[in-house]
Amino acid sequence: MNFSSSNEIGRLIVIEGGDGLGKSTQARALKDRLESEGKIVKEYDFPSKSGTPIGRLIGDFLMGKFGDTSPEFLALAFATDRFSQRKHIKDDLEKGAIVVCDRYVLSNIAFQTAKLDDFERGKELENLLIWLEYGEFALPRPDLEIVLTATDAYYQEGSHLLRTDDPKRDYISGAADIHEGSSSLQLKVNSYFRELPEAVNRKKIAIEDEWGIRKSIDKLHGLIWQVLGELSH
Ligand SMILES: Nc1ncnc2c1ncn2[C@@H]1O[C@H](COP(=O)(O)OP(=O)(O)OP(=O)(O)O)[C@@H](O)[C@H]1O
Ligand SMILES: Cc1cn([C@H]2C[C@H](O)[C@@H](COP(=O)(O)O)O2)c(=O)[nH]c1=O
Repeated sequence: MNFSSSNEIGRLIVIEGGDGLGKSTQARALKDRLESEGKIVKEYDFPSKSGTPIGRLIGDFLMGKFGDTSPEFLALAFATDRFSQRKHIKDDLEKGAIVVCDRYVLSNIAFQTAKLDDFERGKELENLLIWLEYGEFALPRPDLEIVLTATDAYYQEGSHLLRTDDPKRDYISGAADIHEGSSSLQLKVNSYFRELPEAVNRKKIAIEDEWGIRKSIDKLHGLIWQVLGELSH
């Protein structure tokens, strides 16, 4: 893995996108593939699901325990959760590991600004999060953001809610959380990701083919692997 990086030795790869698009599945497949090639890989999943106090607080919010919460203040909780893992991520990168994150800063911007109808307020929140998370908190910047996208129909049909049992969802008791339960939020977030410009280190991958049929797990993994290959040349 030799694509250019702002990180010293390791590489930070982030899988992003709306809820229930297969991010965790792809993060795991990528980790397995990289490990089978002899790489050291560390995986992080945000918000933290390992029972940290801040991860539990966020889980409580997602379960609806706090009712309406201002997007600005909620975004600070997600940012603090990531900050709590910063040292571990930095250490992993310094040791040369490939760090694969299931969600990162972009999720905070996408979900929390999507709740704001006022465009200017959304822009202010986006700028605040970039300043806070990459500036003040000095989180490492991703070397590659893979953004999964879907059609509106995917969310209108509730496909994001169909899932097999996932032990990582224990922090919200496996139930659909308040983000997942809001189809208007999901549609806004999904269109945010769909409209996001691509860049050298940001690639979008549609989870459905041109006929609206969901691509297989292996097919999507192949597309992600191809992106990594293209960046390495
Ligand atoms: N390409 C695919 N085709 C069919 N089912 C899939 C595919 N990818 C993942 N799934 C299934 O969809 C469900 C959601 O997948 P996953 O947990 O990976 O999504 P996610 O984007 O990480 O979800 P969340 O946003 O809630 O964290 C799981 O039951 C998973 O097995
Ligand atoms: C990291 C992060 C996440 N969110 C949102 C995105 C989801 O709706 C939930 C929980 O994430 P999961 O991967 O589905 O468990 O939280 C957010 O708003 N801000 C963030 O930084």
